[in-house]
Amino acid sequence: MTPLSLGSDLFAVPVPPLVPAGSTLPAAVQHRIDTKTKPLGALGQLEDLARQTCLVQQTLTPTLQRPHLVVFAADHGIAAEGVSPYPAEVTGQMVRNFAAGGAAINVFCRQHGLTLQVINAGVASDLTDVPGVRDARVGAGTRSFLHQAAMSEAECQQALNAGAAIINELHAAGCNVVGFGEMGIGNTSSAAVLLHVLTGQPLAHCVGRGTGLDDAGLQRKLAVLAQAVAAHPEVSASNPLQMLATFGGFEIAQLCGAMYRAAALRMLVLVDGFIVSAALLVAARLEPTVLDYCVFCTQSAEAGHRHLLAALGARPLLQLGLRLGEGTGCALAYPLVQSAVAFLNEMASFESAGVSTATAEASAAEAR
Ligand SMILES: O=C(O)c1ccc[n+]([C@@H]2O[C@H](COP(=O)([O-])O)[C@@H](O)[C@H]2O)c1
Ligand SMILES: Cc1cc2nc[nH]c2cc1C
Repeated sequence: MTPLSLGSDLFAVPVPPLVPAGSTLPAAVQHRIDTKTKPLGALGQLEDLARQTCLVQQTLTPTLQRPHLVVFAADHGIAAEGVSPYPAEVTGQMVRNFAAGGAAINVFCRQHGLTLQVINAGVASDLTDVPGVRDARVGAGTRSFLHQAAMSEAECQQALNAGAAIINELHAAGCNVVGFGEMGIGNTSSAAVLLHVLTGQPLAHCVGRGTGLDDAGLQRKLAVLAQAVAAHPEVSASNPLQMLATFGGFEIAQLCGAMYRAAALRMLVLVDGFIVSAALLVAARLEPTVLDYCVFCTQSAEAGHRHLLAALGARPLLQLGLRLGEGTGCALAYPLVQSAVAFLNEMASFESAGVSTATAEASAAEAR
Protein backbone atom coordinates (compact mmCIF):
# COMPACT_ATOMS: atom_id res chain seq x y z
CA MET A 1 0.00 0.00 0.00
CA THR A 2 1.36 3.43 -0.86
CA PRO A 3 1.62 5.77 2.17
CA LEU A 4 -1.58 7.68 2.84
CA SER A 5 -1.05 11.40 2.59
CA LEU A 6 -2.44 14.34 4.51
CA GLY A 7 -3.58 15.98 1.30
CA SER A 8 -7.31 15.43 1.84
CA ASP A 9 -9.84 18.19 2.54
CA LEU A 10 -9.85 17.15 6.17
CA PHE A 11 -6.37 18.37 6.94
CA ALA A 12 -6.72 21.63 5.03
CA VAL A 13 -8.26 23.05 8.25
CA PRO A 14 -5.50 23.25 10.89
CA VAL A 15 -6.13 22.76 14.61
CA PRO A 16 -5.38 26.16 16.23
CA PRO A 17 -3.03 26.21 19.23
CA LEU A 18 -4.97 26.88 22.45
CA VAL A 19 -2.71 29.70 23.53
CA PRO A 20 -1.73 32.06 20.71
CA ALA A 21 1.68 33.69 21.11
CA GLY A 22 1.49 36.82 23.29
CA SER A 23 -1.92 35.88 24.73
CA THR A 24 -2.64 37.05 28.29
CA LEU A 25 -5.70 34.80 28.51
CA PRO A 26 -4.12 31.93 30.51
CA ALA A 27 -3.08 34.26 33.35
CA ALA A 28 -6.49 35.96 33.35
CA VAL A 29 -8.26 32.58 33.45
CA GLN A 30 -6.13 31.41 36.36
CA HIS A 31 -6.81 34.64 38.22
CA ARG A 32 -10.56 34.23 37.70
CA ILE A 33 -10.41 30.67 39.07
CA ASP A 34 -8.13 31.57 41.98
CA THR A 35 -10.26 34.51 43.14
CA LYS A 36 -13.41 32.40 43.58
CA THR A 37 -14.47 31.86 47.21
CA LYS A 38 -12.56 28.62 47.84
CA PRO A 39 -9.09 27.60 48.92
CA LEU A 40 -6.61 27.63 46.01
CA GLY A 41 -7.07 24.54 43.82
CA ALA A 42 -9.85 23.16 46.01
CA LEU A 43 -12.10 22.26 43.06
CA GLY A 44 -9.42 19.90 41.75
CA GLN A 45 -10.00 18.52 38.26
CA LEU A 46 -13.03 20.79 37.83
CA GLU A 47 -10.58 23.70 37.83
CA ASP A 48 -8.57 22.05 35.03
CA LEU A 49 -11.80 21.57 33.12
CA ALA A 50 -12.85 25.19 33.61
CA ARG A 51 -9.40 26.41 32.49
CA GLN A 52 -9.48 24.16 29.41
CA THR A 53 -13.00 25.29 28.45
CA CYS A 54 -11.92 28.95 28.66
CA LEU A 55 -8.90 28.32 26.45
CA VAL A 56 -10.85 26.25 23.93
CA GLN A 57 -13.45 29.03 23.63
CA GLN A 58 -10.92 31.87 24.09
CA THR A 59 -13.06 33.56 26.73
CA LEU A 60 -13.31 34.07 30.50
CA THR A 61 -17.04 33.30 30.36
CA PRO A 62 -17.47 30.01 28.48
CA THR A 63 -20.87 28.54 27.65
CA LEU A 64 -22.05 25.10 26.55
CA GLN A 65 -24.24 25.36 23.47
CA ARG A 66 -26.38 22.65 21.88
CA PRO A 67 -24.47 19.68 23.36
CA HIS A 68 -24.51 16.61 21.10
CA LEU A 69 -23.47 12.99 21.39
CA VAL A 70 -22.60 11.34 18.07
CA VAL A 71 -22.49 7.53 17.89
CA PHE A 72 -20.75 6.02 14.86
CA ALA A 73 -21.61 2.38 14.08
CA ALA A 74 -19.92 -0.07 11.73
CA ASP A 75 -19.18 -3.75 11.22
CA HIS A 76 -15.80 -5.38 11.24
CA GLY A 77 -14.48 -8.24 9.09
CA ILE A 78 -12.25 -9.34 11.97
CA ALA A 79 -15.43 -10.30 13.90
CA ALA A 80 -15.62 -13.43 11.70
CA GLU A 81 -12.34 -14.69 13.22
CA GLY A 82 -13.84 -15.49 16.64
CA VAL A 83 -12.53 -12.44 18.53
CA SER A 84 -15.85 -11.44 20.16
CA PRO A 85 -18.41 -13.47 22.12
CA TYR A 86 -21.25 -11.71 20.26
CA PRO A 87 -22.25 -12.19 16.62
CA ALA A 88 -21.70 -9.34 14.15
CA GLU A 89 -25.48 -8.95 13.64
CA VAL A 90 -25.65 -7.27 17.07
CA THR A 91 -24.15 -4.10 15.56
CA GLY A 92 -27.18 -3.49 13.32
CA GLN A 93 -29.60 -4.69 16.00
CA MET A 94 -28.16 -2.18 18.48
CA VAL A 95 -28.44 0.62 15.92
CA ARG A 96 -32.16 -0.20 15.71
CA ASN A 97 -32.24 -0.06 19.52
CA PHE A 98 -30.56 3.39 19.46
CA ALA A 99 -33.15 4.57 16.93
CA ALA A 100 -35.96 3.26 19.13
CA GLY A 101 -34.54 5.06 22.18
CA GLY A 102 -33.90 1.91 24.26
CA ALA A 103 -30.11 1.76 24.71
CA ALA A 104 -28.07 3.00 27.67
CA ILE A 105 -26.85 5.98 25.66
CA ASN A 106 -30.44 7.03 24.92
CA VAL A 107 -31.25 6.97 28.62
CA PHE A 108 -28.20 9.00 29.67
CA CYS A 109 -28.56 11.52 26.84
CA ARG A 110 -32.20 12.10 27.80
CA GLN A 111 -31.20 12.40 31.46
CA HIS A 112 -28.51 15.02 30.83
CA GLY A 113 -29.95 16.99 27.92
CA LEU A 114 -27.63 15.84 25.13
CA THR A 115 -28.96 15.45 21.60
CA LEU A 116 -28.10 12.01 20.25
CA GLN A 117 -27.15 11.52 16.62
CA VAL A 118 -26.68 7.98 15.28
CA ILE A 119 -24.45 7.48 12.25
CA ASN A 120 -24.33 4.39 10.07
CA ALA A 121 -20.64 4.54 9.18
CA GLY A 122 -20.62 1.04 7.65
CA VAL A 123 -23.03 -1.48 9.13
CA ALA A 124 -23.35 -4.67 7.06
CA SER A 125 -27.11 -5.17 7.50
CA ASP A 126 -29.65 -2.95 5.76
CA LEU A 127 -30.74 -0.05 7.98
CA THR A 128 -32.33 2.13 5.33
CA ASP A 129 -35.79 1.49 6.84
CA VAL A 130 -34.70 2.85 10.24
CA PRO A 131 -35.77 6.46 10.81
CA GLY A 132 -33.35 8.78 12.59
CA VAL A 133 -30.15 7.01 11.55
CA ARG A 134 -27.91 9.03 9.28
CA ASP A 135 -26.58 7.04 6.36
CA ALA A 136 -22.88 7.88 6.00
CA ARG A 137 -21.79 4.40 4.92
CA VAL A 138 -18.48 4.02 3.22
CA GLY A 139 -18.87 0.24 2.82
CA ALA A 140 -20.90 -2.64 4.27
CA GLY A 141 -18.36 -3.48 6.97
CA THR A 142 -14.60 -3.74 6.67
CA ARG A 143 -12.61 -6.72 5.38
CA SER A 144 -10.89 -9.00 7.88
CA PHE A 145 -7.43 -7.57 8.56
CA LEU A 146 -6.25 -11.10 9.31
CA HIS A 147 -6.13 -11.51 5.53
CA GLN A 148 -6.08 -8.04 3.93
CA ALA A 149 -6.27 -4.36 4.81
CA ALA A 150 -9.58 -3.53 6.54
CA MET A 151 -10.11 -0.56 4.21
CA SER A 152 -8.57 0.75 1.02
CA GLU A 153 -6.77 4.07 1.12
CA ALA A 154 -9.69 5.70 -0.70
CA GLU A 155 -12.26 4.23 1.71
CA CYS A 156 -10.27 5.44 4.69
CA GLN A 157 -10.04 8.99 3.29
CA GLN A 158 -13.77 8.91 2.52
CA ALA A 159 -14.54 7.83 6.10
CA LEU A 160 -12.32 10.56 7.60
CA ASN A 161 -14.10 13.18 5.50
CA ALA A 162 -17.56 11.78 6.27
CA GLY A 163 -16.85 12.17 9.99
CA ALA A 164 -15.59 15.71 9.48
CA ALA A 165 -18.68 16.62 7.44
CA ILE A 166 -20.98 15.63 10.32
CA ILE A 167 -19.08 17.96 12.65
CA ASN A 168 -19.19 20.81 10.13
CA GLU A 169 -22.98 20.59 10.27
CA LEU A 170 -23.16 20.48 14.07
CA HIS A 171 -20.85 23.48 14.31
CA ALA A 172 -22.91 25.42 11.76
CA ALA A 173 -26.00 24.69 13.88
CA GLY A 174 -24.36 26.31 16.92
CA CYS A 175 -23.03 23.25 18.77
CA ASN A 176 -19.79 23.88 20.69
CA VAL A 177 -19.49 20.68 22.75
CA VAL A 178 -19.68 17.18 21.29
CA GLY A 179 -19.26 13.73 22.79
CA PHE A 180 -18.24 10.72 20.74
CA GLY A 181 -19.38 7.12 20.96
CA GLU A 182 -19.28 3.98 18.84
CA MET A 183 -20.92 0.61 18.26
CA GLY A 184 -19.27 -2.22 16.35
CA ILE A 185 -18.89 -5.87 17.22
CA GLY A 186 -15.17 -6.68 16.91
CA ASN A 187 -13.96 -3.11 17.31
CA THR A 188 -11.92 -3.71 20.49
CA SER A 189 -9.69 -5.84 18.20
CA SER A 190 -9.09 -2.90 15.86
CA ALA A 191 -8.48 -0.56 18.79
CA ALA A 192 -6.05 -2.98 20.45
CA VAL A 193 -3.98 -3.44 17.30
CA LEU A 194 -3.93 0.32 16.64
CA LEU A 195 -2.69 0.89 20.19
CA HIS A 196 0.00 -1.75 19.68
CA VAL A 197 1.30 -0.50 16.33
CA LEU A 198 1.09 3.20 17.22
CA THR A 199 2.80 2.97 20.61
CA GLY A 200 4.88 -0.22 20.56
CA GLN A 201 3.09 -1.36 23.72
CA PRO A 202 3.22 -5.22 23.79
CA LEU A 203 0.13 -6.66 22.10
CA ALA A 204 -0.77 -8.64 25.22
CA HIS A 205 -1.13 -5.33 27.14
CA CYS A 206 -3.43 -3.95 24.44
CA VAL A 207 -5.82 -6.87 24.00
CA GLY A 208 -8.70 -7.28 26.44
CA ARG A 209 -11.96 -9.14 26.95
CA GLY A 210 -14.10 -6.67 24.96
CA THR A 211 -17.76 -7.56 25.42
CA GLY A 212 -16.81 -10.36 27.84
CA LEU A 213 -14.50 -13.06 26.48
CA ASP A 214 -13.52 -15.78 28.95
CA ASP A 215 -9.86 -16.76 29.48
CA ALA A 216 -9.78 -19.16 26.52
CA GLY A 217 -11.48 -16.57 24.30
CA LEU A 218 -8.97 -13.93 25.33
CA GLN A 219 -6.06 -16.23 24.42
CA ARG A 220 -7.64 -16.94 21.04
CA LYS A 221 -8.16 -13.21 20.38
CA LEU A 222 -4.53 -12.50 21.25
CA ALA A 223 -3.31 -15.26 18.91
CA VAL A 224 -5.53 -14.07 16.04
CA LEU A 225 -4.41 -10.46 16.47
CA ALA A 226 -0.71 -11.41 16.68
CA GLN A 227 -1.14 -13.32 13.41
CA ALA A 228 -2.93 -10.32 11.88
CA VAL A 229 -0.14 -7.91 12.82
CA ALA A 230 2.44 -10.32 11.35
CA ALA A 231 0.41 -10.49 8.14
CA HIS A 232 1.00 -6.77 7.47
CA PRO A 233 4.75 -6.17 7.35
CA GLU A 234 4.08 -3.37 4.81
CA VAL A 235 2.58 -1.12 7.50
CA SER A 236 5.01 1.63 8.39
CA ALA A 237 5.33 2.79 12.00
CA SER A 238 5.56 6.39 10.75
CA ASN A 239 2.27 6.35 8.83
CA PRO A 240 -0.77 6.54 11.18
CA LEU A 241 -3.26 6.79 8.31
CA GLN A 242 -1.93 3.60 6.75
CA MET A 243 -2.31 1.93 10.16
CA LEU A 244 -5.87 3.20 10.38
CA ALA A 245 -6.75 1.86 6.92
CA THR A 246 -5.12 -1.50 7.62
CA PHE A 247 -6.41 -2.23 11.13
CA GLY A 248 -9.20 0.28 11.76
CA GLY A 249 -12.91 0.32 11.08
CA PHE A 250 -15.27 2.67 9.28
CA GLU A 251 -16.58 4.03 12.58
CA ILE A 252 -13.04 4.45 13.94
CA ALA A 253 -11.97 6.39 10.84
CA GLN A 254 -15.09 8.58 10.97
CA LEU A 255 -14.43 9.22 14.67
CA CYS A 256 -10.85 10.20 13.85
CA GLY A 257 -11.99 12.66 11.16
CA ALA A 258 -14.78 13.99 13.36
CA MET A 259 -12.58 14.61 16.41
CA TYR A 260 -9.90 16.26 14.31
CA ARG A 261 -12.48 18.56 12.72
CA ALA A 262 -14.18 19.37 16.05
CA ALA A 263 -10.83 20.50 17.46
CA ALA A 264 -10.10 22.53 14.32
CA LEU A 265 -13.44 24.30 14.86
CA ARG A 266 -12.59 24.97 18.53
CA MET A 267 -15.31 22.69 19.88
CA LEU A 268 -14.94 20.91 23.22
CA VAL A 269 -14.42 17.20 22.45
CA LEU A 270 -15.72 14.62 24.96
CA VAL A 271 -13.83 11.31 24.67
CA ASP A 272 -15.47 8.01 25.65
CA GLY A 273 -13.74 4.64 26.21
CA PHE A 274 -11.20 2.36 24.56
CA ILE A 275 -12.30 2.54 20.92
CA VAL A 276 -12.92 6.30 20.79
CA SER A 277 -9.52 6.81 22.45
CA ALA A 278 -7.85 4.64 19.79
CA ALA A 279 -9.39 6.80 17.06
CA LEU A 280 -8.13 9.87 18.90
CA LEU A 281 -4.64 8.36 19.15
CA VAL A 282 -4.51 8.24 15.34
CA ALA A 283 -5.67 11.88 15.13
CA ALA A 284 -3.15 12.93 17.80
CA ARG A 285 -0.31 11.26 15.88
CA LEU A 286 -1.26 13.39 12.89
CA GLU A 287 -1.75 16.58 14.95
CA PRO A 288 -0.94 16.55 18.69
CA THR A 289 -2.77 19.87 19.35
CA VAL A 290 -6.05 17.93 18.92
CA LEU A 291 -5.55 16.73 22.49
CA ASP A 292 -5.84 20.25 23.91
CA TYR A 293 -9.53 20.20 22.95
CA CYS A 294 -10.26 16.81 24.51
CA VAL A 295 -11.95 16.00 27.81
CA PHE A 296 -11.24 12.40 28.82
CA CYS A 297 -14.50 11.30 30.35
CA THR A 298 -13.87 7.76 31.54
CA GLN A 299 -11.32 5.03 32.09
CA SER A 300 -12.75 1.87 30.59
CA ALA A 301 -12.46 -1.52 32.25
CA GLU A 302 -10.99 -2.78 28.94
CA ALA A 303 -7.41 -3.72 29.88
CA GLY A 304 -5.63 -1.71 27.18
CA HIS A 305 -7.36 1.58 27.98
CA ARG A 306 -4.97 2.33 30.85
CA HIS A 307 -2.03 2.18 28.44
CA LEU A 308 -3.89 4.15 25.80
CA LEU A 309 -4.72 6.93 28.27
CA ALA A 310 -1.08 6.99 29.39
CA ALA A 311 0.07 7.31 25.77
CA LEU A 312 -2.29 10.30 25.41
CA GLY A 313 -1.18 11.85 28.71
CA ALA A 314 -4.82 11.76 29.82
CA ARG A 315 -6.43 11.84 33.24
CA PRO A 316 -10.07 10.77 32.92
CA LEU A 317 -12.89 12.25 34.98
CA LEU A 318 -14.65 8.98 35.83
CA GLN A 319 -13.51 5.48 36.71
CA LEU A 320 -16.70 3.45 37.03
CA GLY A 321 -15.66 0.16 35.45
CA LEU A 322 -17.66 1.01 32.30
CA ARG A 323 -16.98 -1.13 29.24
CA LEU A 324 -20.05 -0.45 27.14
CA GLY A 325 -19.01 2.18 24.64
CA GLU A 326 -21.87 4.01 22.82
CA GLY A 327 -20.55 7.28 24.32
CA THR A 328 -21.98 6.41 27.75
CA GLY A 329 -18.89 7.73 29.56
CA CYS A 330 -19.32 11.10 27.83
CA ALA A 331 -22.98 11.40 28.71
CA LEU A 332 -22.30 10.46 32.34
CA ALA A 333 -19.41 12.96 32.64
CA TYR A 334 -21.27 15.81 30.94
CA PRO A 335 -22.77 17.14 34.23
CA LEU A 336 -19.19 17.61 35.48
CA VAL A 337 -18.39 19.75 32.44
CA GLN A 338 -21.54 21.75 33.20
CA SER A 339 -20.42 22.14 36.82
CA ALA A 340 -16.99 23.42 35.73
CA VAL A 341 -18.57 26.10 33.55
CA ALA A 342 -21.17 26.93 36.22
CA PHE A 343 -18.69 27.50 39.04
CA LEU A 344 -16.64 29.75 36.81
CA ASN A 345 -19.61 31.85 35.74
CA GLU A 346 -21.69 31.84 38.94
CA MET A 347 -19.44 31.58 42.00
CA ALA A 348 -18.71 34.76 43.95
CA SER A 349 -15.17 36.08 44.16
CA PHE A 350 -13.49 36.86 47.50
CA GLU A 351 -13.95 40.55 46.67
CA SER A 352 -17.64 40.39 45.63
CA ALA A 353 -18.58 38.24 48.64
CA GLY A 354 -16.42 40.16 51.12
CA VAL A 355 -14.56 37.04 52.18
CA SER A 356 -11.05 37.43 53.56
CA THR A 357 -8.20 36.05 51.48
CA ALA A 358 -5.88 35.81 54.51
CA THR A 359 -3.17 33.25 53.89
CA ALA A 360 -2.21 30.53 56.32
CA GLU A 361 0.99 32.44 57.15
CA ALA A 362 -0.95 35.64 57.84
CA SER A 363 -3.44 33.77 60.02
CA ALA A 364 -0.60 32.18 61.93
CA ALA A 365 1.05 35.58 62.40
CA GLU A 366 -2.26 37.04 63.66
CA ALA A 367 -2.63 34.20 66.12
CA ARG A 368 0.85 34.88 67.58
O1 LIG B 1 -15.72 1.78 25.13
C1 LIG B 1 -15.14 0.83 25.66
O2 LIG B 1 -14.18 0.99 26.42
C2 LIG B 1 -15.60 -0.57 25.30
C3 LIG B 1 -14.97 -1.65 25.88
C4 LIG B 1 -15.42 -2.93 25.56
C5 LIG B 1 -16.47 -3.09 24.64
N1 LIG B 1 -17.05 -2.00 24.08
C6 LIG B 1 -18.17 -2.17 23.11
O3 LIG B 1 -18.29 -3.55 22.76
C7 LIG B 1 -18.18 -3.73 21.36
C8 LIG B 1 -16.84 -4.30 20.99
O4 LIG B 1 -16.49 -5.41 21.77
P1 LIG B 1 -15.96 -6.74 21.04
O5 LIG B 1 -15.80 -7.73 22.14
O6 LIG B 1 -17.03 -7.15 20.05
O7 LIG B 1 -14.69 -6.35 20.37
C9 LIG B 1 -18.38 -2.38 20.73
O8 LIG B 1 -19.72 -2.23 20.33
C10 LIG B 1 -18.01 -1.39 21.81
O9 LIG B 1 -18.88 -0.29 21.83
C11 LIG B 1 -16.65 -0.76 24.41
C1 LIG C 1 -25.66 -5.82 23.62
C2 LIG C 1 -24.48 -4.93 23.28
C3 LIG C 1 -24.61 -3.54 23.39
C4 LIG C 1 -23.51 -2.73 23.05
N1 LIG C 1 -23.33 -1.40 23.04
C5 LIG C 1 -22.12 -1.15 22.63
N2 LIG C 1 -21.50 -2.27 22.38
C6 LIG C 1 -22.33 -3.30 22.61
C7 LIG C 1 -22.19 -4.68 22.49
C8 LIG C 1 -23.26 -5.50 22.83
C9 LIG C 1 -23.11 -6.99 22.71
